[in-house]
Amino acid sequence: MASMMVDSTKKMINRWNFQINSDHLELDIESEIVASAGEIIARASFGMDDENGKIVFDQLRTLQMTLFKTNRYVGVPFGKFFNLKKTLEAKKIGEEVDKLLLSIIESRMNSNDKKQHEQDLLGHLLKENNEIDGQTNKALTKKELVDECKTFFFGGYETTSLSITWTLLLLALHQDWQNQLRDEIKQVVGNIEELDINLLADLKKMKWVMNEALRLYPPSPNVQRQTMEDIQVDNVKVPKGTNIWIDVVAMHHDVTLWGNDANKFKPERFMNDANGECKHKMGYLPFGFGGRACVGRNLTFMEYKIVLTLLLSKFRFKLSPSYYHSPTIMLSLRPSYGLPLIVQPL
Ligand code: HEM
Repeated sequence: MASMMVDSTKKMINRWNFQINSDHLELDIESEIVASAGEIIARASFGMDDENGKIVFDQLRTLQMTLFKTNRYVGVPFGKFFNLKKTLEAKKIGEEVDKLLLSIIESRMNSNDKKQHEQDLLGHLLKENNEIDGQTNKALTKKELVDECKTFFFGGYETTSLSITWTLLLLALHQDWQNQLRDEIKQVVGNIEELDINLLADLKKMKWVMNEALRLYPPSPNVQRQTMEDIQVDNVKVPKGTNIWIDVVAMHHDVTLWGNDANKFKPERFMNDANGECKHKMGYLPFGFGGRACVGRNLTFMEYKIVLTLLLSKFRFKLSPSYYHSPTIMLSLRPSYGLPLIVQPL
């Protein structure tokens, strides 16, 4: 999987090099990173070739935008009738995505060459499913397999690409940290042409920067839960069955938890504490918490480190004057108008 990530990132770097015809290039980094991360997750999840991957990817993205316009009323009685046109549109796109994924799953199930696909997530899922079926008859149905694929695809590509996008914004604003990371890469990784993935674990400052970017701009801006019974929070009684949205963005910027410099980019908060010296142990939740916490965080760490290592070794990033800072919540926390950066080859 790591080599797939290296391949896709190198492809993006080659594309940029090809476009640079003076000493710099202005690019919308958000769409570049999203496209590359989409390719990685399509290949890692389903071993998809670029064409099929792109179709599912584009449809899921449209679905996401459409869903956002309807799902603000989740939990509100009759909420889906508030924006009936969008609800029907989302339903139609959803059915098309399901059909495409189902055809991929069925062709895999019928393929004689199962070994070829055992490396990707769907391959693992189908193999496990066969074994479970043999033993207990409790295998996932095709519909459940389609849902699992969608969860990985949805959960996996945009969150990771946004964490890289926001990091590049912060590094463009903080050239000192950009230099520190470049120095660390030279010391720890050395030759990036023959990237040794095992060395990436020692990129400590990069990990602090990632944690700080996830604090300031958490790609998943809220975590949802439903109360299983009546609960009492201070003097508020929350009845059983209430949908609760935990506002992670607000929590990550709360001065009572982080101090007066809560809004400042200070990666060294994470130097000696994985919780960034937050005053409450539940105050830092970029990956959620408990039994439903994110299952993909290790995959994200790997992709984040590979992409940043390769990009920072090849380019310097500066903010473009055309950047307009307007983070917005569209299910995930994203820049409203992309991220134009000036990219200079080193
Ligand atoms: C920076 C990257 C990521 C962030 C910020 C993130 C964040 C989250 C959050 C906040 C949750 C909900 C946790 C909760 O309710 O307590 C979650 C769940 C989940 N994530 Fe991620 N995620 C990231 C990357 C990934 C990747 C790369 C994958 C897989 C390829 C993934 C797969 C999932 C899945 C399957 C769940 C549902 C887990 C469950 O309900 O049991 N995530 N993620």
